Amino acid sequence: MTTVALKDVTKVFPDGTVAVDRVNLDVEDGEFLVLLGPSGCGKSTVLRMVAGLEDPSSGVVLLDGEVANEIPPRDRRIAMVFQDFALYPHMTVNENISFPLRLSGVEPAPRAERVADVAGALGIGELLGRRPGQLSGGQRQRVAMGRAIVRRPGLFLMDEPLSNLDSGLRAELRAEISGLVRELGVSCMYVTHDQAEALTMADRVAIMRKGVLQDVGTPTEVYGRPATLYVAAFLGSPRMNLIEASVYVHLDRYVALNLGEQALYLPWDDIRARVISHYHGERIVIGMRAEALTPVAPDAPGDVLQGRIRYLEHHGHESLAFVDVGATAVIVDELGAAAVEVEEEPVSPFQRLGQAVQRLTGRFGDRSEGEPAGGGGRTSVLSDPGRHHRRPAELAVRLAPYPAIRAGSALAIGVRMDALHFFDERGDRIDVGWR
Ligand SMILES: Nc1ncnc2c1ncn2[C@@H]1O[C@H](COP(=O)(O)OP(=O)(O)OP(=O)(O)O)[C@@H](O)[C@H]1O
Repeated sequence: MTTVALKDVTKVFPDGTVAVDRVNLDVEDGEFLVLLGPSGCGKSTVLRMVAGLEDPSSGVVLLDGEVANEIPPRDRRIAMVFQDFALYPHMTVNENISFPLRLSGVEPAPRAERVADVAGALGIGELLGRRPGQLSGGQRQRVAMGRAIVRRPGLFLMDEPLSNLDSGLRAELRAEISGLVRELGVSCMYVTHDQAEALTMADRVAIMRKGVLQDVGTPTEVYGRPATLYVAAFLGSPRMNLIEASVYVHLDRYVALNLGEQALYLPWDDIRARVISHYHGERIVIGMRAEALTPVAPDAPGDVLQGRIRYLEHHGHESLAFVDVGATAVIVDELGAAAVEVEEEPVSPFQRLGQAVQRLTGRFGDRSEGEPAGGGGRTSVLSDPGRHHRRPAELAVRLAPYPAIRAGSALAIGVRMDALHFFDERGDRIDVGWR
């Protein structure tokens, strides 16, 4: 089956939009690769370049190891399935599925055999005589799949094929499509903005943001060890809790992660302590998924944060408590999250003096103001101490369904230190050599 390789592929549209920015990506033989990202991040453009519908501005697309930039779309052994699967309304299901075979001159007898095979595999054998208008949305999508499969392509390109369907049908077809594609052994690139679809269907997930590839890995890798803050925040529900911490190294003893009113401690023999110690006197981002946090008794020993429940959310199978522990939230934009209100705190003369001293002593690093660490045009994700804005974090903690606890109550939270994620102020993962 067809393999795909994108080498430094960039697409700049005539109006100057950089839709895809130096993407390197491989799809192996028979692999199901999902391209995931929010609307406008460049997923469809990548797919269209692989299909030959769009030319890269620079870089090369390789199909089966051969440069394909000059190969016309019809010669690429590729089948595409889109969101708005345009079936021919005046043709029956049978005629719709067999259409590509008729175009390529396959005789009627083998044509009928292949259509019957494909329709059987898709469970639409009974519907061959109907027209698209007489089918449900799910059935129409199966016919569209049938029309793609029947040509025996080496590669499927699917662009949000399920997004027009209701959620029950989506879940059903999700399993069917990934099962069928694997059975056929055909390589597949599948575009979606739905993380559940990506994590359940993919062999590997490639996450994009603003044309740039952020991370590629198995669902377990990208969820469990995300390469960037963006990937960490994008994957998972509830979203990963992201808070600021100031790093203080007590040599040979521990690294203190000050969260504001409280601190967490990494023992010096923790392998991550050495790497994080390079950020002594600076701020970093700590990521903690809800599964890293457990309610504990108020006087429980160990790594515990004391907080107060701001509000509760009941989801039937579980409840979520959103807990203020006096920490500052890190907000990752473009996630479609509701804007978080910025809380202006009164600044006392002492605080102003403190800020001035911090700047002079370089507590927040010795970079000039406004210059991001490491350059590269990326800005800091941390709050601006000069403006003294604080975005209070509300840590999502899982509780049993409908707990006997109310908003406003105190809650002690046990923290699984081994499940924490650390990012620098530009959003890159700190513990290198981690995957
Ligand atoms: N022909 C074009 N001319 C100019 N800009 C374009 C063109 N086609 C796409 N773009 C822009 O390129 C960027 C990437 O678009 P693309 O369709 O690849 O994103 P996407 O991730 O697939 O989004 P969606 O999920 O909404 O389809 C967007 O900013 C889009 O507006």
